[in-house]
Parts: sequence; C-alpha cells; structure tokens
Amino acid sequence: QPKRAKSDPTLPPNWVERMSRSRGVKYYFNVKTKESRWERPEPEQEKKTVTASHILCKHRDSRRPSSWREQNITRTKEEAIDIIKKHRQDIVDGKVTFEDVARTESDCSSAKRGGDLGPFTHDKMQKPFADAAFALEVGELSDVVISDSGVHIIKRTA
Ligand SMILES: Cn1nc(-c2ccccc2)cc1C(=O)N[C@H](Cc1nc2ccccc2[nH]1)C(=O)O
Repeated sequence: QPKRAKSDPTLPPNWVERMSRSRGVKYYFNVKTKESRWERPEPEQEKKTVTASHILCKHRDSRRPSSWREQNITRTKEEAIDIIKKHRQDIVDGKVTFEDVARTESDCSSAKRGGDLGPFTHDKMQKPFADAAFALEVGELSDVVISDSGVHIIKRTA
C-alpha cells in the first residue's frame, strides 16, 4: 500500500504540501501533473488570465542570482532598483521600446521574447508580481515591483 500523500482539505485535488529539504520551507506538489511550486495553490483558482511582459533586474539576494546575461550577479538590490528606474524613464520618454530593453537587459529568460511571459492566472506567479500585473490596465506600465526573483517593471499587453 503506497504511503498516502497527506491530503489537506484546503488544497485543490491532487495537490500535497511538502517540505523542501534544501531550503527548509514548504512547497506544493501536484501528484498528478508532477508540477511543483512555492506558492500555495488556491482551491478557487481564478481562471482569469492577463498577458504581460516584464523587464527583470536581478541582484545578489535574488532567488537565483544568475541569468543568461550574467553568470554571477553581484549588484545590490538598491542598484537593481536604480537600473530598473532608469529603464522605466527611458521607456516613458520614448527613447527606447519596452521590448528592445527587455531583449538586451532583462535577467529573465523571457528576454528573448521581448519580455513576453504569455497569459497567466494569478496563482502562477509570485504574489507581488501577480498583484501588480492584475492591477494594470491593458497597455499600462507598472511601477517598480519587487519579487524574490529581483526588481521588475511590467507591461500588461492583454
Ligand atoms: C515565469 N517565467 N516565464 C519565463 C519564460 C516565459 C516565456 C519564454 C521564456 C521564458 C521565464 C520565467 C522565469 O521564472 N524566469 C526566471 C526569472 C523570473 N522570475 C519571475 C517572477 C515573476 C514573473 C516573471 C519572472 N521571471 C529566470 O529566468 O530566472
């Protein structure tokens, strides 16, 4: 009889709560899809999606301080905020397009698509990012958004 996964009534079907040995924090695992995620899946997962692009500037305390553009990222969080603010000003001033900045400057692997993340439901992204993205009107540019990944600006595209 296989060990039954501890089923938690407040989790959606097939989701179980686990403990990450390496980080010593809880994470969630879907025994059916084998998907794992840090964010707790909400029972009434919103099916509403937004489509957005972002520019990410990582820093030395980012969840993964490495990217396609820089093997070992050592800038401070404050420096990352300054960099993102400069990008945002250049975009607002019309000196550059969001997509062109994302393509060369973003520390996210979505850079190759001009920062496009595609459509996503609220539960799929880290909360601060999802909250900011879902608060935008289509076409709107966010203020600076801080997540465990680093410092972002977000443009909602649909
Ligand atoms: C959420 N996501 N989508 C892509 C993506 C999408 C389309 C095409 C290629 C990559 C990459 C990622 C991703 O998590 N990238 C991380 C950085 C990161 N952390 C994020 C947190 C919230 C939203 C986007 C984020 N991107 C990385 O490259 O280290």
